[in-house]
Amino acid sequence: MTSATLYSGLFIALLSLYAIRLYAKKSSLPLPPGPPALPIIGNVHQAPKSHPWLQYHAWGKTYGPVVYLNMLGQPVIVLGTSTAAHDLLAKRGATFSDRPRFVVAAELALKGFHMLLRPYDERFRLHQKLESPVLSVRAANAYLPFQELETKQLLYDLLKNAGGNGTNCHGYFERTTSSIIYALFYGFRLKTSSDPVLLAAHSVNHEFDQLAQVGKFLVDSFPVLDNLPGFLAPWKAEAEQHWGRQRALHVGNLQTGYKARGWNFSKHMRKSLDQEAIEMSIDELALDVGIMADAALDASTETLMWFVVACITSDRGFVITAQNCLDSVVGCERLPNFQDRTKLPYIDAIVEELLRWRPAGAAGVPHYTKVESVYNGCRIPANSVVIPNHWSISREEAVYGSNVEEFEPERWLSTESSGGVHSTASGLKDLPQVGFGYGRRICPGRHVARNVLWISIARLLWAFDVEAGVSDAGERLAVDPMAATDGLVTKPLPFKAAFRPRGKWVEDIVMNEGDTHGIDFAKILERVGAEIAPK
Ligand code: HEM
Repeated sequence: MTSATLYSGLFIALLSLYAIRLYAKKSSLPLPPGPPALPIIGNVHQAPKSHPWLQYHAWGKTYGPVVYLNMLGQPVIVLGTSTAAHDLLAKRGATFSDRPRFVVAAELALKGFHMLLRPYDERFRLHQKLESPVLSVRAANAYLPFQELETKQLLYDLLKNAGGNGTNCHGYFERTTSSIIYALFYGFRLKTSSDPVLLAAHSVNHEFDQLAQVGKFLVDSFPVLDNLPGFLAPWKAEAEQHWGRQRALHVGNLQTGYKARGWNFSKHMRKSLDQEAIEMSIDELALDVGIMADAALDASTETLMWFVVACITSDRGFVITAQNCLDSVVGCERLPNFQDRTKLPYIDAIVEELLRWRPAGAAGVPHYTKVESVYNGCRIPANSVVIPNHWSISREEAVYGSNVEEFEPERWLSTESSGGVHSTASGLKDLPQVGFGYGRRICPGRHVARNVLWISIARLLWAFDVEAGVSDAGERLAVDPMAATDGLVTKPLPFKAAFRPRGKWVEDIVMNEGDTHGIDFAKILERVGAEIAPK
């Protein structure tokens, strides 16, 4: 058979599949509203080329909280309010917790082991069960001493290296968040953001992002093409090469974790498998731990970068309020720590406002449903991709007030705690929290993430007057608070910032106790292990 005959045969098969899909028996209910579609291609010609959350938001304003798009026969549902996201993705979690298929990136290149892209099946639930003891609220609390140690180091690094002029703070934030993750996951810390392990992870992730690009491989839209032999399917060899690199990175890190001193996730999860006599290959376990680590890195670092951008908005009003709170609760003789948290709801309000104002995954992570459902009198077709558009959800005026574009932590505070200093844990209003997704696929690392954001922000505000948009020579440079990268994680465009110590007392305390690399951190990890061991 020639390749021309093969391709024409396939083309006819695809057209028939499309026709079957189109005319298959459907309920008579209407689809949700959406922009007018063309025959066959649907809304493909209107698909946003970049920053899709902005176009989804504009469509939401015209068509309402549930928007229907037809992408070449693929139904896509965009959710624009927290009610719709909760109703479908959380309350109907049994149905709406799958992921769209990525044949090349997830199935061929990652052998189905990518936690974020795994289908919602029994094996996925086994991985969730395995991860949950190390990511629970209780476990996250056990990691607090380690997060205090690493953020002390962050202040020291900034004070020692940044000076009063503009510096590229991204590397310092990235070192902090990555070192916390690698220590907990694999038992080693990082001294700088150019550590070879982190650079290797960046390089593998960059390559994976290319493979996962929507529209890059025809086989992702028409999985039937995966039956072609290798010489007609060049993506197979590309995927196999990528698998070699993913495997080397994650299995290498897992083995480092096994050998490291002290407790860590790798050892804990291996032990759980042994205790429960669960069969799992080293590749599958290494990919679980490794992809979880990858998922943890960028979003926390970029949320801290957005915090620095926020510091130049609202005439810095929130900075002054936060520093007044910190001065009154903590004073000038020690660093803020987690024990201060119940008295500092204003810092929690800053964290929630950051996640709302600039959700690190602005377009959310797509879910998928294999079965047809009905919502608000409309039909959600089987095999729909369902996108919780964080950008719209975080801008609901009926929920957050009319000034949604402003960075205003006060919107999270109850009247009782509006002074920002509070003596109980009930400091925040019951507004819907945004940024970590929904239902059974909600981010399992959210407790760890919120804690690292809290302690980093409390300490940065206690120590420094932070100013984004400052050159090496100290001149003011404009930073556009709306300018962001495209992609799964939404990052501010590169800028430099100044970190000016608020007083001599900052330098005394930070220079005295901030260099932590000589500390035996394996002992801290041992204590963590003892705390989260099953009682
Ligand atoms: C500010 C920091 C973070 C943000 C904004 C964030 C956000 C998200 C979002 C939006 C999702 C998809 C949820 C959905 O599909 O509905 C997700 C999934 C995930 N996150 Fe996070 N995340 C953060 C930090 C972390 C950390 C620290 C960890 C681990 C320690 C982590 C591990 C994961 C994993 C394993 C998934 C996949 C869950 C699944 O598909 O079932 N994340 N995250």
